[in-house]
Amino acid sequence: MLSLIEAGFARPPTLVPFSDRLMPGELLAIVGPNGAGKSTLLSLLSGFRRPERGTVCLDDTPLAGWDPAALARRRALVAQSLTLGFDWPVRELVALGSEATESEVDAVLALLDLQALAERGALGLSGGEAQRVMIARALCQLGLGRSEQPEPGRVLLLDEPTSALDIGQQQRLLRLLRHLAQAHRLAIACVLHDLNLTARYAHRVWLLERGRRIAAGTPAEVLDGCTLARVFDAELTVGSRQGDGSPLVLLAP
Ligand SMILES: Nc1ncnc2c1ncn2[C@@H]1O[C@H](COP(=O)(O)OP(=O)(O)OP(=O)(O)O)[C@@H](O)[C@H]1O
Repeated sequence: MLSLIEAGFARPPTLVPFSDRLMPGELLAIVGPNGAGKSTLLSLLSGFRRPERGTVCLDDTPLAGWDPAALARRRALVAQSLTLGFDWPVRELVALGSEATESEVDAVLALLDLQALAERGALGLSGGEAQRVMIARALCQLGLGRSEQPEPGRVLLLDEPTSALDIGQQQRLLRLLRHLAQAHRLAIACVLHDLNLTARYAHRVWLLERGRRIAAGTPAEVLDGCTLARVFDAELTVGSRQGDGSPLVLLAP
């Protein structure tokens, strides 16, 4: 279990300290306008930046106290962009840094529908293909390709994983993440700009504004029309989706 205990940053980029947990089995969406602090929060949750206030613990141990190799098996971060100094074949890139066998890599490639690209060089991939490869690599790092149940209590953090994906790929990815969270008791936190994807697939939402988490709860609780219009400085209405009643955000013309 990943816990924030009054954790935040006093110096820019600032993050007002707060406490909460990433729950196993849950897909959490982190939303907010540009510059609100979403990536900053992911750097805190992942341990890439140490909090200047409070603590972030995995189980009961602060992230800084974890052995790096053990931590890498328990939490993975998918950053916004892929920077490569070498044209790795996709298969090797996905396995990089993990001890995954060939069949485990194949299983992860199949989850992201990447088998046809396995032998291709990563530098030649389209933006959306590269994004899926980065996600596959994180899943491999967490042991998701293994047939036996991998270590419990793993955490997957993704920064705008749908930004380069077409709508079909967005749907498949969000369905996959939701399935993985529930089937493998993974805790997943995902920065999303698309509030309708958030409403449709997230179990819980954190809304950030100017370095402060201002709301947390189910999509129906957080995605309130007045709040969203103010925070995003946008003309919009929030309706209710036929069927499941989840929020539906509509921009005014
Ligand atoms: N090293 C830094 N020093 C000072 N300010 C920074 C630094 N890095 C980021 N910031 C600022 O902190 C704020 C939060 O940045 P962050 O990248 O977390 O926002 P975000 O919510 O992820 O935005 P976006 O939706 O545009 O990706 C921004 O205003 C950014 O300009």
